[in-house]
Amino acid sequence: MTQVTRRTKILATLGPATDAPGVLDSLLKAGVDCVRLNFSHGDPSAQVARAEALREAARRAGREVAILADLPGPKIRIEKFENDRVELKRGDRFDLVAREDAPAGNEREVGVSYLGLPGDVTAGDVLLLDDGMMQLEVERVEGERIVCTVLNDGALSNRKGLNKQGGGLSLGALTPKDEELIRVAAGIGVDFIAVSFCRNAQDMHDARRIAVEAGSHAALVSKIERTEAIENLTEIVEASDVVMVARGDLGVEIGDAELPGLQKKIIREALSRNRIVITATQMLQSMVDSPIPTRAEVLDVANSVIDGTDAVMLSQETAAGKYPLKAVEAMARICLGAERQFTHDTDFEAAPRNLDRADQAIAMAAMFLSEHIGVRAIVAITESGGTPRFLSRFRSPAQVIALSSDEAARRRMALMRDVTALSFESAGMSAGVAARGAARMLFEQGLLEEGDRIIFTSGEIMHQHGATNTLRLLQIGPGGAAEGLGEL
Ligand SMILES: Nc1ncnc2c1ncn2[C@@H]1O[C@H](COP(=O)(O)OP(=O)(O)OP(=O)(O)O)[C@@H](O)[C@H]1O
Ligand SMILES: CC(=O)C(=O)O
Ligand SMILES: [K+]
Ligand SMILES: [Mg+2]
Repeated sequence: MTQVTRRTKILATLGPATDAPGVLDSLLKAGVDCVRLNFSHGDPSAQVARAEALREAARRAGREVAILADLPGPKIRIEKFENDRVELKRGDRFDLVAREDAPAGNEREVGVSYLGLPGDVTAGDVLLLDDGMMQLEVERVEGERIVCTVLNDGALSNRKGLNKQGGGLSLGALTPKDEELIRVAAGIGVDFIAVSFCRNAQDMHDARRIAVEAGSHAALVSKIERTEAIENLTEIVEASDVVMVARGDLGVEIGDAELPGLQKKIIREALSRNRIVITATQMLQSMVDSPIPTRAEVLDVANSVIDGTDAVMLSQETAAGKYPLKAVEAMARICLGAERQFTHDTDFEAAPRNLDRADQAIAMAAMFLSEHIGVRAIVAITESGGTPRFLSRFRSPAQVIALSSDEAARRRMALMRDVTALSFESAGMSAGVAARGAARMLFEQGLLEEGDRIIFTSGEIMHQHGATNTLRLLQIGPGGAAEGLGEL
């Protein structure tokens, strides 16, 4: 029997907590669709090793799992502590030392990565560390030392981020280190590259040029996490394949009160421009230390699904938390629940209007039919994933099965909501032969059963890029033989 599959995709950050034996295997079994390598932390070679471990685990699991490389960007960070972590009390003095060779930190001071920081702050500025979990007020600047007062009780650990309340500290988007890391990411064949703190379309074009020159076909993710990115949202979305609502930095740059509205706006903008969208950061934050999420977290994940996100992301929960598996299981459970409880008719009103591609037109027609005649699935035979992308931009009850012989293309579909990408070789087949062969394969894999109605989309002769121009209605007969659908 066809089982209920989760439609919203899960992206999980790898880190020390997923390096332990067996953890990666358990996360894949629990349904992780794509992993994130955060190049802000650890040595790049550690992330390269994680990519290799992921591929081995995926092979063991018989699954295809995508890899996203997240670039550090110009984020300012504190350096490390002698004992990795300190506890600070409200009213304490705590200094930031902007010096190349600053010693490891303690309860009184810590180094910062950006040597220009003392010139960019003045007395009275509030500095937000660790996405705002720790707040410092600047008292005065003494050369390379910024003397601060701690504003709240809390803990601080190695390499946490630092922002100025109200923004204005961020520098250019692509640092020389990012350029180098794009080449590292290209070298290990990642499927997605995420540009942190992008400001405009040009930042995305620059990243793409460097990636392409390095031989990468990765899809590019713009991380929306600073004021300029909100101002230039439309051009950034147009220049990206995928958009991330990076709530951690966005919340400190713009203020947390603006986040709910911005999340909905970014998701709407991405969908209406046929882009994929990820919602990220602190989704199940309490699960870093606790095996169960708070009610507020459950509601947050479910609300992102209702907002229309393609994928939800886990950060520290899986990278450095105590319960990585439970976090993924909770994510999967909450997404499924939200999808079950909030079904609605396909919103053709919200569908893109200006059709300029045949595959987009076919996708629109397929959606309209699936809504009105009731089908088990829309099966798209595709090389690059173009038609599934258009199909998955609707928030529709229809299930999309994408069949492609191109493994990299299948992995780039890993973040598309509603889409299951499977391997299928159809080179040179006519549309009719390919559709019948695909129907039989899906029947044999238990994804279709006798009596199911399906919509097939494809080109006329398989393996012609961008050539989807046919749509057919079929019904599964005995033994998986597909028949033309006559009576509706
Ligand atoms: N590879 C890693 N090695 C060590 N710690 C990690 C690693 N990845 C994540 N962490 C820990 O988990 C926390 C949250 O992870 P996340 O990937 O969101 O990093 P971040 O620094 O908050 O975000 P970003 O780099 O995207 O701004 C980090 O601050 C760090 O403490
Ligand atoms: C993911 C990320 O970079 C953020 O939320 O800021
Ligand atoms: K990063
Ligand atoms: Mg960020």
